[in-house]
Amino acid sequence: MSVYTTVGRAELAAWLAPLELGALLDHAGIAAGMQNSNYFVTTDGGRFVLTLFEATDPAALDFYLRLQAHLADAGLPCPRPAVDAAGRLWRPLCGKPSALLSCLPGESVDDPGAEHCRVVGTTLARLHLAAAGLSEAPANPCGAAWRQTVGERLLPLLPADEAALLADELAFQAGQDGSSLPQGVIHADLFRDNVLWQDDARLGGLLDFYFAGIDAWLFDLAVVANDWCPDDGRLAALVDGYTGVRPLTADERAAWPAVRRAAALRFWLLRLEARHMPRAGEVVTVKDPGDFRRLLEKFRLAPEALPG
Ligand SMILES: Nc1ncnc2c1ncn2[C@@H]1O[C@H](COP(=O)(O)OP(=O)(O)OP(=O)(O)O)[C@@H](O)[C@H]1O
Ligand SMILES: N[C@@H](CCO)C(=O)O
Repeated sequence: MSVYTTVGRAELAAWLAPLELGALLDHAGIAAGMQNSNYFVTTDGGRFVLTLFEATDPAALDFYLRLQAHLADAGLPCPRPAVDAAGRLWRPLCGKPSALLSCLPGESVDDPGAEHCRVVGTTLARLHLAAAGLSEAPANPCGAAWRQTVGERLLPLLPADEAALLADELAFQAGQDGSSLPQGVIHADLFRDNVLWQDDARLGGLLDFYFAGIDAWLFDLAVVANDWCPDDGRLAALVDGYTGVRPLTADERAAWPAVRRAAALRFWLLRLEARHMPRAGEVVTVKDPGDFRRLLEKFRLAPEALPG
């Protein structure tokens, strides 16, 4: 379910007018996605994606849209927000902050090969370096402080064995010092469903920058590794692609096992939060928190060194 707000043709046509993209020909809701309402929109000027942000703070939205425009300028295949003559990247539609972005080609893949992972690694490193030039970037909203706060709120809601695991992991993570790890703007959610591919392993687009913010670059690589690389061969390809653009420091190599755990913890908590503490009015499509609990347990039992 991803269309929470229904947009009528006349109100959409009026909203589109300042963008000067020609007459509205068609608009249709997009079924994928969980957080926002998305539509494919076709005008005389081309095909676009309209997003109505259901619960995004407008100041954060300014940053997310500036980031995508900046990365698109740098040659990364990111959606480019349409801008009106006054320089606005979003305006209200049906009472929700809304933006029109370029529609990127391709489909996501569920079972990526080593070449997909290599390309994602290369692209992630390019994204990190390109985003470094962006001014006034906020911190990752779901960084270490968020993990501790949400983790502690969830503890009383979990069965005893899960609460014990979570309490122990929170204590372990609280003892980590990430201050020596190189930092910058990270995507923070570059899962397989947020990357589009055209035939074989040709990159079509990167989507969904709505968790982005400043954090350790290594954390972003761990988020990607946890979703894309269930085996060593694909992890080696991902890391090889990444380090071909930005070599890792000795501190990053040493921190990898703990940061991989932090990345697994982040998405275990996100999914637990959606299940146990849904926001009012949220239509919850809960993905299985167990996927990330099991990954975390695996890393705690057998820390994996970084290949290469
Ligand atoms: N710029 C774009 N070009 C092509 N397709 C897009 C674009 N933006 C979104 N989509 C399509 O819409 C779907 C939903 O988008 P998105 O993942 O951003 O949803 P969401 O509800 O905002 O976020 P989430 O996946 O985190 O719940 C994507 O899976 C993709 O199919
Ligand atoms: N990628 C997240 C959803 C947030 O977009 C997950 O799989 O839990």
